[in-house]
Amino acid sequence: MLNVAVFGAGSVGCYVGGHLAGVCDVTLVGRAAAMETVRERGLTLTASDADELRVKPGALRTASDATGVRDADYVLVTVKSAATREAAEAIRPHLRDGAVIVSFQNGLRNPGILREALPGHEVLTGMVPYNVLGVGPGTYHRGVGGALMLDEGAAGARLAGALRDAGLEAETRADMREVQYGKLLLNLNNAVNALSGLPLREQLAQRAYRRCLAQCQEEALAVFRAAGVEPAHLGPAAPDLIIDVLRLPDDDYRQLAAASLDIDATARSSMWEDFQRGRPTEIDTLQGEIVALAAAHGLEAPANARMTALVHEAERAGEPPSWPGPELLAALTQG
Ligand SMILES: NC(=O)C1=CN([C@@H]2O[C@H](COP(=O)(O)OP(=O)(O)OC[C@H]3O[C@@H](n4cnc5c(N)ncnc54)[C@H](OP(=O)(O)O)[C@@H]3O)[C@@H](O)[C@H]2O)C=CC1
Ligand SMILES: CC(C)(CO)C(=O)C(=O)O
Repeated sequence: MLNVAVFGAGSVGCYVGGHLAGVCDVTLVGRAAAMETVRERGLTLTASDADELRVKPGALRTASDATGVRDADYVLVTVKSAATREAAEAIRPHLRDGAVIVSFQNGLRNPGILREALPGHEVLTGMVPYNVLGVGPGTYHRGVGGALMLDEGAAGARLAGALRDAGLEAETRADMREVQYGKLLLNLNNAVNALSGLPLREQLAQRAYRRCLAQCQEEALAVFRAAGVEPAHLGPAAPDLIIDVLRLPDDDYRQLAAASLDIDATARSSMWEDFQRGRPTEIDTLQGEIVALAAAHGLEAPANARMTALVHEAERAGEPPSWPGPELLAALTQG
């Protein structure tokens, strides 16, 4: 049986780790209070397209420090991007020889940070396509579907097999770098969603918010072209076609892109949850990454820069924001 540790057991970590507990020997490593809850109640994992999964207390181990990774064949890293380097430093002394590290995080740089800090260990790039929200003590809800993705090769194939055995969709891919860029394009909606304060379905149904996203994605695509990167197509069509569709009036959008609105009514971006909890967001690794890439190629990405600034302002304000769409669009498009 594979031994798997999850380092940073929050929304993604508990959802994936909780499923794996049915087929692997799992240790969740997370904050003491969160792990206490798992020890007392176990986990309840829900989704509108799947049966509820109850993971009994005792079906997995918990730890609140990095010693919890010491027996692991695989360590799934699921901390927020700003915590990746610290996570790598914490686990390094405790890893067994041959332990494989998997970054199931958003952003472009986490696998590189892990590789640099953990020489001698294979590091796989992973991608989580769906949103998972903590909705109660020990209870996590997945709002949309999709397959987890990770690097191809023997280590990736073995973990993907375990994930599938655990009832999760999972596939290995040869183009995970392009997948990361494709996912970054989608994650540019995290800030729009978080600033709107609305569930994803309501936010995406409103043209002004979609135009904010389209503006950020258009700049990102120009920057990717300059960088020589072709993002993987993770949506129903090529990214530039999706941008045109995002800009359509609401009725046309609803007809053409019905599937994009077929989302659980409660689903929100992970950045929305950060605002609710008063935590720093990942904006610097999302829109901030586009701004940095643009600068590196002598370009500008003004909408992404303004979005980054607005999110930082909202972090400082300490109150979950609720920007109306037209005002957010005006703030992005007017100097
Ligand atoms: N949630 C989602 O829907 C999705 C998230 N993602 C990505 O997945 C990654 C994880 O996101 P998510 O699961 O939402 O994040 P969470 O914040 O819910 O989970 C991370 C957990 O790790 C804890 N943690 C951080 N550092 C340590 C440490 N040194 N020791 C123990 N625990 C630690 C955090 O505690 P604390 O908060 O106290 O630091 C937090 O509880 C991110 O990159 C995100 O962008 C991708 C797709 C969807
Ligand atoms: C799945 C998605 C795109 C949902 O918004 C996400 O990655 C996130 O919330 O961080």
